[in-house]
Amino acid sequence: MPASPSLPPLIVTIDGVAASGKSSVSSGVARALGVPYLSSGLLYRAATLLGLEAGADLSEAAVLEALHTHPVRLEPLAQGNRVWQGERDLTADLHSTAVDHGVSVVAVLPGVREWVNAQLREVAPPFVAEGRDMGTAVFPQAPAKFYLTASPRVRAGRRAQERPEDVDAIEAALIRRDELDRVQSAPAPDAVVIDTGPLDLAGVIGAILERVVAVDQG
Ligand SMILES: Nc1ncnc2c1ncn2[C@@H]1O[C@H](COP(=O)(O)OP(=O)(O)O)[C@@H](O)[C@H]1O
Ligand SMILES: Nc1ccn([C@H]2C[C@H](O)[C@@H](COP(=O)(O)OP(=O)(O)O)O2)c(=O)n1
Repeated sequence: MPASPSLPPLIVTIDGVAASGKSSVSSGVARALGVPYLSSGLLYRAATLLGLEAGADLSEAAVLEALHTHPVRLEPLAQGNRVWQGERDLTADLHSTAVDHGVSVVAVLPGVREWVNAQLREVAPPFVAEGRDMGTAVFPQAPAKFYLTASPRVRAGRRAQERPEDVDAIEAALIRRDELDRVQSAPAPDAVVIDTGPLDLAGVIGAILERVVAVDQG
């Protein structure tokens, strides 16, 4: 992994579908560059968790009420983001099956998207930002944009390594979420699209770093 180049206030966006490797790749790229990474998906997950805990019907009004009652903060650490509600660390509760099932409903609520995007834009660059629409809606000015893909089967196999669930069920859930998230998940026209299927994690990270350094050197 190359030494951290002295980067200007650079924004690198890494978007992609569920389980394409966004978080792992973003963390590796951020650590190599010596900058934080922002996991936008965790904020959508936090909004979903707080809505569910409030017994809300996940309508926009109910979820925003839950969010504004208990201010939520993203802590963008290179080794992994944490999400806080006051002194409560929500992070460990954000990848439950209940949140997985509800997050696509919450993520299409305009008020929630505005809330997430406002939090992300408060962070001073340089950083890596990962999600679905970092290179399109949130940071269209970013000079280095990437979009990760892989087949549903490959992605399900990776998730199955993390969760004791049937790979066929995981694949079906990923395909469902791909469809539910489709509207906000298109790659930016100037994003480099990387099929991560044939590559290992280090290979994807290396390909991105090579491009980022080239962009930085103009
Ligand atoms: N190129 C790759 N090759 C093999 N495993 C990968 C690759 N990219 C990511 N992974 C693994 O796949 C799983 C899902 O990756 P993750 O970063 O959580 O995806 P996302 O953030 O897009 O949902 C993790 O266990 C991760 O270590
Ligand atoms: N910028 C983003 C990030 C996530 N989302 C939505 C789409 C996903 O279903 C959920 C959770 O995203 P997250 O990246 O945490 O999870 P997956 O990579 O999909 O496993 O939030 C979004 O609409 N826009």
